[in-house]
Amino acid sequence: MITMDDIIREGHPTLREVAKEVSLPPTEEDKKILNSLLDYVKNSQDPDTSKKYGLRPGIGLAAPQINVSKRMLAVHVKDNKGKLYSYALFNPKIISHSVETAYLTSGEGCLSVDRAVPGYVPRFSRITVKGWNVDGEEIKIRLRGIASIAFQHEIDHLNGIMFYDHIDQENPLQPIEGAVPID
Ligand SMILES: O=C(O)C[C@@H](Cc1ccccc1)[C@H](O)SCc1ccccc1
Ligand code: NI
Repeated sequence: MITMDDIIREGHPTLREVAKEVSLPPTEEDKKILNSLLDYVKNSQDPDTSKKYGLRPGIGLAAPQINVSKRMLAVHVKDNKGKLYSYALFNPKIISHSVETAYLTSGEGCLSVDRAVPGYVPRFSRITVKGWNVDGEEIKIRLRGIASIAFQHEIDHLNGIMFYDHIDQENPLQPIEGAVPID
């Protein structure tokens, strides 16, 4: 299982690489890695397991964060209506997005960043993502709200982008004009 010891931290060069496409159909090894990403996110949200293994809670994780520079991610999060978004994808791609932008009023954090970085992170409000699941089947998902933000955060990791790259350092806590605040 993945623990915090497996998660690389800012400064590690892999976090700034553009990760490579996964060859499909996936190998057993790539399937194991993809499943382990989703297992981490679920484990990190379980009070007993996260306490027992010292896991920092997360709603997403990307393969580069465990020093695997391949295009794989997992997201496991409920929206404010209680709808669960639980996905583990190979080669995810944003195929369309809203013009409208949004941001978390709490700002963002990252399992690979051991410090608080205040500031609003502009994201697309809604996105449509295409990817391949662990069985190599193509799936297409429309996302909004926290799930949309989480996918964008994780897809950034596949492109060597950290959340704070998006923050306006001159006015980090200036509400983003025209963007929808998400509490
Ligand atoms: O480091 C990661 O990729 C996991 C991130 C994912 C994430 C950060 C900000 C916004 C959306 C997703 C976080 O550690 S998950 C922690 C967290 C928990 C609840 C809400 C937002 C972030
Ligand atoms: Ni992150």
